[in-house]
Amino acid sequence: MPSLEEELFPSTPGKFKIDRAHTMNRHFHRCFGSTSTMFLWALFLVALTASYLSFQSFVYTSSRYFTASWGGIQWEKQIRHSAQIHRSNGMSVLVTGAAGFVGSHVSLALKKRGDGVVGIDNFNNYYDPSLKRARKSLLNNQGIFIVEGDINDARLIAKLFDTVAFTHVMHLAAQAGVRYAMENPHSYVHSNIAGLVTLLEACKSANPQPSVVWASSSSVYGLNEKVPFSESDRTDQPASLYAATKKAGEEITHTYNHIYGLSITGLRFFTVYGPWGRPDMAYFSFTRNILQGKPITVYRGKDRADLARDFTFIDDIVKGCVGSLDTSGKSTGSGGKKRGPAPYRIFNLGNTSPVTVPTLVSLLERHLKVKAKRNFVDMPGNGDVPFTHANISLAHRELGYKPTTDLATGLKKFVKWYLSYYGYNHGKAVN
Ligand SMILES: O=C(O)[C@H]1O[C@H](OP(=O)(O)OP(=O)(O)OC[C@H]2O[C@@H](n3ccc(=O)[nH]c3=O)[C@H](O)[C@@H]2O)[C@H](O)[C@@H](O)[C@@H]1O
Repeated sequence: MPSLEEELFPSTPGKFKIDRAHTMNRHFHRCFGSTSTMFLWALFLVALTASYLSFQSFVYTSSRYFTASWGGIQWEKQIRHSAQIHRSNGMSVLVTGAAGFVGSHVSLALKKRGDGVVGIDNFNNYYDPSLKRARKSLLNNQGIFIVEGDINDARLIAKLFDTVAFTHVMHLAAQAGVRYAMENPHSYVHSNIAGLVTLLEACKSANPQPSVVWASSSSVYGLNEKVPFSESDRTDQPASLYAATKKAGEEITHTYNHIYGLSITGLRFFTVYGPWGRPDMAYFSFTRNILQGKPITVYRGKDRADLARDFTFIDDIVKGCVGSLDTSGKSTGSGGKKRGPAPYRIFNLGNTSPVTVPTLVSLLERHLKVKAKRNFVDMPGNGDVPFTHANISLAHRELGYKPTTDLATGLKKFVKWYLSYYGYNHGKAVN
């Protein structure tokens, strides 16, 4: 016979087992007996619920009072100041993931030309948060304020839109990394799906609605073999959960465009690299290991084929992002209602010149003047794809996107930054 607990809490969430209603009734009568006892019990329960609710609200208010890292007159003043536009026809942009690699570069570029920029970042520890803090100082020095918070915090996002009428949102906050998705799958759902929806909900309700430009990924092409990858190619064979969440993001943004009239531009970035980059990426971790005299693992594909990536330099990506903001077109909705069709666009932002991973290593050796200890390993089945190669003609036509930095030149700039940031001490980087 099922226990009372099993009866009261059905095993399938969201589905109540109606056929058990009779049994529940029986338990209920056994517990509560006569009508007067039932009345007393009901009174007791109402009093209990009321005191529980007031206690909850007390705990919530006081914890907000003691722990809130946002809110208040001074905070709002900083946000408004940071969002101020200093050129004619400029924009005020909310940049999510502003302390991240691409986010910090895009924020600086926008500020430099006179646009208003407010950043938001949760400073999580997926990689060394001190690098994110250093990027934050860089932005602060240019007058850009970064709110410390998560895009899943709907109240915070709503407050930001209440404080500033953002014309654009540059959404770059995400759980990045292809292989880490096997270790921590839920962080991808949290940031790339739940966080995206929370942000879009705020954008759709904002008055006026902003235009949204956001980071998708070259990984949506998954196991495709036809090269170069074009925007119209199939994207239904993701090789990693990361890729699947980015693909989901493309579908989710499409529905917000369709239902609410949000102007949406999705950018499929191809392995972005450069100064202030991400330490989890191969070019960065290879540099660290080569300098420390440690071996590096170089993956190889089927039949020992070299893996290749369409490595794209950060300055080119920034131009693509800014070009997307400039050409995004307006959202049409207001009060959460669509008033007409709005643009929905997707662009590849790559270099359209793939380079193999062993060649990447040789270039690093040349710039670092240190030999690498290569360890060739068969590519594990962990979400990697053998190659990427972008067709960028659409971005060229619509955004004027034209990458100008080849991998050798870009890596030289990266190595120069790396050595100035981490230092160089007899082949051992400080860190
Ligand atoms: O283009 C993209 O969409 C993606 O680009 C990168 O993903 P990935 O291309 O895998 O970049 P890396 O992690 O730097 O790897 C580059 C190449 O080096 C290889 N690799 C990586 C790590 C390693 O230890 N050894 C190694 O040979 C990988 O297999 C891959 O072929 C980013 O990490 C993703 O966040 C981004 O979305």
